[in-house]
Amino acid sequence: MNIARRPRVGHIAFLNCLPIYWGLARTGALLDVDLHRAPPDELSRRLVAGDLDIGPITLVEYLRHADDLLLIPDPAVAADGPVLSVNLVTKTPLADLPAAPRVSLASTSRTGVLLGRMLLEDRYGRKPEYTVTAPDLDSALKDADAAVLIGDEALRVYHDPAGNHVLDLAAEWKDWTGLPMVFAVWAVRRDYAEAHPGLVKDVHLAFRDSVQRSRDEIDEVVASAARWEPFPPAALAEYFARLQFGLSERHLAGLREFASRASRYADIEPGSAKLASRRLALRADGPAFFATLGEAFETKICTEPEARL
Ligand SMILES: C=C(O[C@@H]1C=C(C(=O)O)C=C[C@H]1O)C(=O)O
Repeated sequence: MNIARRPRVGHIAFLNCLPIYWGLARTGALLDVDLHRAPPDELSRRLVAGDLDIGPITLVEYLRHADDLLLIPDPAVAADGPVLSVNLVTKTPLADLPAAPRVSLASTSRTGVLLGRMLLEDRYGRKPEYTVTAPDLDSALKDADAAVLIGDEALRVYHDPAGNHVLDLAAEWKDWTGLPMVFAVWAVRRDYAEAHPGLVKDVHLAFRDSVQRSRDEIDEVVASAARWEPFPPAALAEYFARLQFGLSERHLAGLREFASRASRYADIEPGSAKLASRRLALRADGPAFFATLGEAFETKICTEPEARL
């Protein structure tokens, strides 16, 4: 008998993903996936390497590897304005930052740090010298004037800056471009989707159901997180309200704008950003977003249930 293995699904080890995975436990869908919890840089690396099948990938890595991956329309990690947890933390007010500041980039981040670089260089006119450091405030600011931090540590610093100045990079992006910022998308490896379209569909629907459940049960999600996280319920409620987990047309416009700006940086291939951008333009076309991905097997993901054991 051909025993199918469960899809290997990534789980970002940050609070921002709690509302995305909350409902998987409630519905029992958690039992149908092989869940791997890790920081986003690690999950992105594993998905690209083929050690994971489906899951979150930081936007920059999705853009770099769009040829091997298919975008799943939701969930995502995004914000239309302040996100609270992707921050440029400076020792002095931004205006007093030197012309060539030493800036630390959190090792767990790919998209937040690129957004920080764009803003520092293209918006604030600085020529920083960058170092990648451990993703905590003390390591990051030890030998630097400023640091880009993400995730729970960035949220902690937002609430307790310890004399530093905190600039919310999603708010800055919105101010700069008028658009939402997409930090992470969910994607499936193209080879996995070809082999198991039905499973991909199941996982996608399980996530969709999960996010809906956590919206319906948000007070419980907050109360439960407040029991083990170092944030009071009001701070968690505010954070979960800021985070957005779907990709609307405006989010896709934000994503395309980021992709086209990112292509000016040396470590993003202009071609891949353009390609991803073009594909997204196609995918954003109309309500049947997911069903019109343009290739036969991609359509199968939405329509064909896979025989289950
Ligand atoms: C909003 C966030 O988005 C994250 C930012 C990422 C990045 O900068 O590469 C990766 C995954 C997301 O979880 C956050 O972590 O606070």
